[in-house]
Amino acid sequence: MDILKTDKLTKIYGREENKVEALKDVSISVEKGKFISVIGPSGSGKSTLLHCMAGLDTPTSGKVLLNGENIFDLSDNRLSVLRRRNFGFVFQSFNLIPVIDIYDNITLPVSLDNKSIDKDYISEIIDILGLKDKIKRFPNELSGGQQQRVAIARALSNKPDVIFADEPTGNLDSKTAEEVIKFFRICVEKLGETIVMVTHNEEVAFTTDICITMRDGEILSKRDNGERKK
Ligand SMILES: Nc1ncnc2c1ncn2[C@@H]1O[C@H](COP(=O)(O)OP(=O)(O)OP(=O)(O)O)[C@@H](O)[C@H]1O
Repeated sequence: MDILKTDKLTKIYGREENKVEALKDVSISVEKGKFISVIGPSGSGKSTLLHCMAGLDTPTSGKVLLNGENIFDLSDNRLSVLRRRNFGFVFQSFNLIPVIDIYDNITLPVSLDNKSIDKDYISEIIDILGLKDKIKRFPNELSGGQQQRVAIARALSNKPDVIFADEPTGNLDSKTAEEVIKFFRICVEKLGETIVMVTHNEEVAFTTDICITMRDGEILSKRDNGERKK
């Protein structure tokens, strides 16, 4: 089942001689429960695509359909609620809140939504991400890899439809990067999550289910890695 689709997504920055067509009529579909990577040279439109799909940026034209509904038909308020409830985010620079402990960082999206915390589910994701002995610590007491695992747990806390990750291993050494990717994989296998990840790392992209290659604002190829990833 396709959970997310883009329909002729176009994004133009600037005007006249400064005009940049960052996305040109991009139509792709994201199947539920898949780990998808987006690769391509610098400036090919990867981050613009991810930001538009996640409703963080508005396309010049085209649609982003979540479960069949165009997210850009929503008011700004409804869109920000949708982002908080239906999407999870993991960025290159962890973006944890330094003054609250790890448990409160993980549950922040739920608290922001004034919802009660599903303690069993939160314990499960803390367990899956190997963070049980860290929940009373503060972000600056953790290594980069551990902080990124907290960011993944935070992204999972609202049981999102899709997790968007923009260069999540960009600040990590290769061994730690591999470990973080392994945790993303576990989220897909154990929790049935859907992940869309931008990466520069071809080796990392090779381990995902589907690899989308971008060039000059267009999709050059969509490759199913099938059994090769294992
Ligand atoms: N806010 C902006 N204003 C003007 N041009 C922009 C803006 N954001 C991106 N662009 C341009 O749009 C194009 C696509 O940029 P984008 O950041 O999506 O590429 P990318 O593939 O993610 O690159 P990188 O791998 O370097 O992060 C580039 O030519 C970039 O210069």
